[in-house]
Amino acid sequence: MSPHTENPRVYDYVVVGGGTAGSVIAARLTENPDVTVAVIEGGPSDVGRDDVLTLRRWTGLLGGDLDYDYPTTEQPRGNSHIRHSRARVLGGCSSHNTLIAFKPLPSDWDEWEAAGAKGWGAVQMEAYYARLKNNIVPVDEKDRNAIARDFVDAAQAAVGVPRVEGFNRKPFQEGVGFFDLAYHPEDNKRSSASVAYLHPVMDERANLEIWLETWAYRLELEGTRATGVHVRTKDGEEILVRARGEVVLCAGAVDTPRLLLHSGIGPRADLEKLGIPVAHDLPGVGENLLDHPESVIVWETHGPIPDNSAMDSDAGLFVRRDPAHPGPDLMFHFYQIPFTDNPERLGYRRPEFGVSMTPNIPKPRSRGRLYLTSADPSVKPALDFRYFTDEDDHDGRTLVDGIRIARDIARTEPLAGWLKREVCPGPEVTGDEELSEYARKAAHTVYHPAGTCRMGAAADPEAVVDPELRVRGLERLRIADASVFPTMPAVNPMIGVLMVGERAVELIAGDAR
Ligand SMILES: Cc1cc2nc3c(=O)[nH]c(=O)nc-3n(C[C@H](O)[C@H](O)[C@H](O)COP(=O)(O)OP(=O)(O)OC[C@H]3O[C@@H](n4cnc5c(N)ncnc54)[C@H](O)[C@@H]3O)c2cc1C
Repeated sequence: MSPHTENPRVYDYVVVGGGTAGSVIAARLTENPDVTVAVIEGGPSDVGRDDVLTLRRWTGLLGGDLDYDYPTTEQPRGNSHIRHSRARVLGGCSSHNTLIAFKPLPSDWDEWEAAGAKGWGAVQMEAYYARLKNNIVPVDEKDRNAIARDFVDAAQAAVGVPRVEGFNRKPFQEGVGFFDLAYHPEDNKRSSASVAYLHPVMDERANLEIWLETWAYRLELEGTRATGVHVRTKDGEEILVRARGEVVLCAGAVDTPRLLLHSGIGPRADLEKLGIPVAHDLPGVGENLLDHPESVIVWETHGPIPDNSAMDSDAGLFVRRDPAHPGPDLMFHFYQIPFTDNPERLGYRRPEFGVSMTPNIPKPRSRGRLYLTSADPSVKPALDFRYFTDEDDHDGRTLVDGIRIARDIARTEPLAGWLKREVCPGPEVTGDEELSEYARKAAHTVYHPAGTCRMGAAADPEAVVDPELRVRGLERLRIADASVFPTMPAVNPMIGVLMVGERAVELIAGDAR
């Protein structure tokens, strides 16, 4: 017997991942002083870290030492060079991201319910939004850059969509405006999951222990029951952290299925091929890999742009091309910087001053897959998004439409006066096929992987969790993070993840009672 199994640490709940959903769950469960919780977090604390807590410094975190930085597999119809940033720090991706805050649309939740997630419809989910502790406010007046304001005016005129002030006030199908953000405008500090939920309580609650820089590499199962998590601390010590009540996985859409697979929970044939002993054959683990892919169109401006901003992408546009579609079917972020990382690989050059529009696909139809390539838990999993592989090319066509609409906006005042020339794809690129080729090869991710442990009806053999978020066929093991999304919301997903966290707390507490 190894030393750690002689003296395991025991808590009521072990939460794996102190990220977006994990922070909510840990803070809420420990409101009851009789409940003990351990959070196993792979990264360090965000407390006192200006580089993390200052929202506008977000690009500095990409690819750095607080980023797990996952590659994609070869994408024959897309961009094989995309790096998926996933945060390795308390607060998870809410400590890394741009904190654009959209309550999922009613049609998004209703789609989940129709996909078998009973009890997750729009009417039931509304209450969880009201519970969120994050400071969700519109981009502050002082942060509204002149060129972003002119983008809003030009988009309204060119596309004929309503101007929206407060996207979360009521459901919308189209519109342009400044976003709501989870931030504190007075000092540009994040209102991430960790800031809003953990910082106020983490030093005070004796019943909450956060294990920082500690990696969960395997679940401990006794028969069909999850009883703990094997972790490796920063110092390399291996410890079994036991749960009297439940283990709750909140490691995100990449690392939750990765941990399940390394614990022998997943598609039998895949596990056997790698020599991982099968603990529970669950075919859906790693399937249904979703994302919001985007492309980019960049303009050089006549000169420098005023410097004020919340995080350099403060406004956006939603379009509904198909009037029968329940909600928007094309979205744009407007960047007041020239976002040329991917186009540069295709030979384009970054202008000194410029702006970008990034059309994305709110409801992508391509579905990918995450799988292991090694039984070694330290080897990153393979992420095959199968970008732009849907049968009728809905995804590729959406980006082509996006570039055309972006050009219409750029031709319209008051934005037109700022713009000197289109840098990429360039005005000479006009045909459907050429535009599609550019859009797919210069594609990027909006950093929204989801769906790899999707929720579904208890009898659905491809579902990984049931509508109570319990892993099918196992006991005392739940998942609550972006991996449970059955389908992608049309909007940026972080608020949806926080709401999953709030609902998970209720489900866990309900079962404990
Ligand atoms: C650059 C970027 C910009 C984005 N912008 C926005 C935006 O503006 N608006 C929006 O709505 N969404 C945005 N997103 C997406 C959004 O942030 C994520 O969908 C959401 O935060 C995911 O939450 P989660 O709880 O599923 O996972 P995470 O928040 O990633 O949490 C997972 C946590 O688990 C930890 N962990 C993982 N594996 C292990 C392990 N084995 N052991 C221990 N700990 C582990 C990680 O360190 C992390 O803290 C963005 C994402 C990124 C990366």
